[in-house]
Amino acid sequence: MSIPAEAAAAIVAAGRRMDALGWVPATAGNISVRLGPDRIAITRSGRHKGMLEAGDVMAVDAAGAAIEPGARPSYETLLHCGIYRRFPGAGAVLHGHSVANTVLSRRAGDAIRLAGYELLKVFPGGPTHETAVDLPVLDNDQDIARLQAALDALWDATPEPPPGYLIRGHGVYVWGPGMDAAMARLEALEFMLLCHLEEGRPMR
Ligand SMILES: CSCCC(=O)C(=O)COP(=O)(O)O
Ligand SMILES: [Zn+2]
Repeated sequence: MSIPAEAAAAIVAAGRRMDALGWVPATAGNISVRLGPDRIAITRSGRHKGMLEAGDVMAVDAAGAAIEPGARPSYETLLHCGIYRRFPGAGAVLHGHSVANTVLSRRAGDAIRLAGYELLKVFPGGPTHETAVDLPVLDNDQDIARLQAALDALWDATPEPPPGYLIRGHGVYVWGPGMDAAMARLEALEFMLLCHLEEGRPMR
């Protein structure tokens, strides 16, 4: 299946931006866009996200199976599928490995409370800088299906989960209705995490 040019271009541009910001070292990170009810465009596994070309983007179905026989999507494809399945409004998903999200997730308990930041306004639901967002932190797991099951259990128990989560010692997942919104949320989140890190704040 050929990927619509604008979807591939959005993924390539997002990879370059995340790389420029130092959030996707080596071949870390993965990026996707929802193409339709049963189609997702996602980065192939093992590609450097700062050097992506349109051919580094491939299609999978809603269960994460490659449309093109033999093609190898991101190892973490099931986490993207889990987001699109749970949140019908999600149109793009970004995953990165920044220093801030890695260090803070290693220190944290099961959530990091972000409170009092002006940039919380970038998150949905109209929070003001006076509200708080509890960003979930899940233990890392190489069994991605099991990790997604832990996320589904968490989301089942959380009425309005924020559009992101951390995986301990690994990285962040953030989503939005489209790539621009997902990137804005990622940038806001990384900024707040960096502030947390600079302040040396205790974790929840
Ligand atoms: C070299 S980073 C280890 C794998 C990972 O966490 C990641 O984000 C990239 O995996 P992918 O299969 O999407 O390239
Ligand atoms: Zn990763």
